Amino acid sequence: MRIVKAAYDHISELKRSIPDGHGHFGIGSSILFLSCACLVYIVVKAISRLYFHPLSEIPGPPLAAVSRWYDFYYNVIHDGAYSSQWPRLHKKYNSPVIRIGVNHVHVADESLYHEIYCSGTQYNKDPSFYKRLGLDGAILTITDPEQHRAYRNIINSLFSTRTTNEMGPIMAQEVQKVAEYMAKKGKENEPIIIQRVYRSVSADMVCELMFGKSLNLAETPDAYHDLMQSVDRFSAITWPKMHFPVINSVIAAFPGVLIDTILPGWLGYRKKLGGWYGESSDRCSMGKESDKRPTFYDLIVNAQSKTDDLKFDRDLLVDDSLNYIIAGMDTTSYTLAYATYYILTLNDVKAKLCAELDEAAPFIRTSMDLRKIQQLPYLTAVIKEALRLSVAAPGGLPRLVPTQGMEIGDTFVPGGTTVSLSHQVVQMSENIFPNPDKFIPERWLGKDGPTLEKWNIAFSKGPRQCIGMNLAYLEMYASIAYLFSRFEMALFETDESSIESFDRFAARTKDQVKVKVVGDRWEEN
Ligand code: HEM
Repeated sequence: MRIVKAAYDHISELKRSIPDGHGHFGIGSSILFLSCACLVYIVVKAISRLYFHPLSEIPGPPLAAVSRWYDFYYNVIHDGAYSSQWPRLHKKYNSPVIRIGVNHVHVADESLYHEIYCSGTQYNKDPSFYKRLGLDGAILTITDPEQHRAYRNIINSLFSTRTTNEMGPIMAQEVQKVAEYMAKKGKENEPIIIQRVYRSVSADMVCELMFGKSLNLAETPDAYHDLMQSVDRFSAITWPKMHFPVINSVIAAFPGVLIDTILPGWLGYRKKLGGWYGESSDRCSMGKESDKRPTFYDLIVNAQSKTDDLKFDRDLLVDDSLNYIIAGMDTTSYTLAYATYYILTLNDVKAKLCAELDEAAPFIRTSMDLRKIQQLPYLTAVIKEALRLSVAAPGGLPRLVPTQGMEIGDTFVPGGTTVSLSHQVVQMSENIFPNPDKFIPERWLGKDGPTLEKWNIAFSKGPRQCIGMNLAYLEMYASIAYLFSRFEMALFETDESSIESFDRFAARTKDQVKVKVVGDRWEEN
């Protein structure tokens, strides 16, 4: 800054000393001086970050150590490709810890996972990453542990095992509804974009759980609903937004007509949720209790009315609740798409799964008993393996090293450093999961199964563990049990390249998994 200030003073001095009519020479020399000053500033900054920074001993790409442009190149130009480079960089620099940003290290040592992501952790979410996601104050982006605990304590009961299990009958109806659609498509020999079916069901179910109401996307389950189009467009600017957070403010300032064009249906969904918020708020101000299970907004509005310490902004809450729907919609459907792909590609997996489901027919076909379904061992192993291999959260999930610092082998990482340990490190670890790129449900069964459980980390661990985990499990059990018990399916225009994924904070597949229903197993029996 001192250099820039010196340049500014120099220009002012020159301006004062240049006689009229000779300004062009003076301005030229000033621009030159300013450019040199900037260059010197950049070089000095780069040298200090490379050689005099507390992380300068940690190996890594020099450009990543001096600026955000290395990240920009992979994440913006190559759409979310940075996290997929980390395994290569660990190999290249032959180190379990590498410097992937100016103040950011990545650790490829699974033994440290439970130190960073565990209950009572002192490693808090890094604001320099999460605040850039936009929607400051949303549950995902809150970085202050106290504020997060206060928010989560209010709504935890809604996402508990008990409450999600009570959703069993609604879940069953939803799957049965889409199964009728799939049966019809099968008779017409029409393909089904099953990943979209899963998306529709997941969005409806989050809404049912949070508000006791459905978005009714599963009425036309494989349509490209406006909500999905908007989410896909938002997702496409994830990395530009992370680099230029001003984009969030620009979008927020767009007039309604423009938002409606760019993000179809978005305002309609906000309006709908805003209406539901209004109902809760009215109920609370009239001192009335809901005759049904309290909704997400009921819990928050009521908690807020009892204390002055809690302040939730209405618009932020509405946007945040849309985020829950999106978070649930895309991650669950992504994992289910993986499961579907592998079951339909691997004959032995399909045979074992169907044999188990055939035996379980009494509690799948007539009345779906999800408690019993959730105890089926092979189905459970298939779900865990799909969660593992799909790596739904492939990025860093960056945390701040607590003040006392962190030991990584012989390397000391000082407090305040951003540290990431990508889920890829654990979920694709050769030590924990031999042949990690193979879909092998059996690894979760037998004598080694229980010890592997601690590495079932797809939903993360600790206070920031996924709040929708129980619901996601319910959806995955119900969908796979019912659809694979009933239908003989074949992949349609889908191969390994379709499920190739990339990192947009949550992973996304390059294409959508599609199937054809080639037989109704229940009709034949
Ligand atoms: C297979 C399905 C899912 C996977 C693999 C998954 C994974 C994750 C992971 C890894 C995190 C931690 C993110 C971080 O540390 O920054 C997370 C957080 C979160 N997830 Fe999920 N998720 C899934 C389904 C759902 C569902 C169905 C919902 C809807 C209710 C949901 C809502 C959220 C929310 C709101 C957070 C932030 C929680 C907090 O910070 O307290 N997720 N999820």
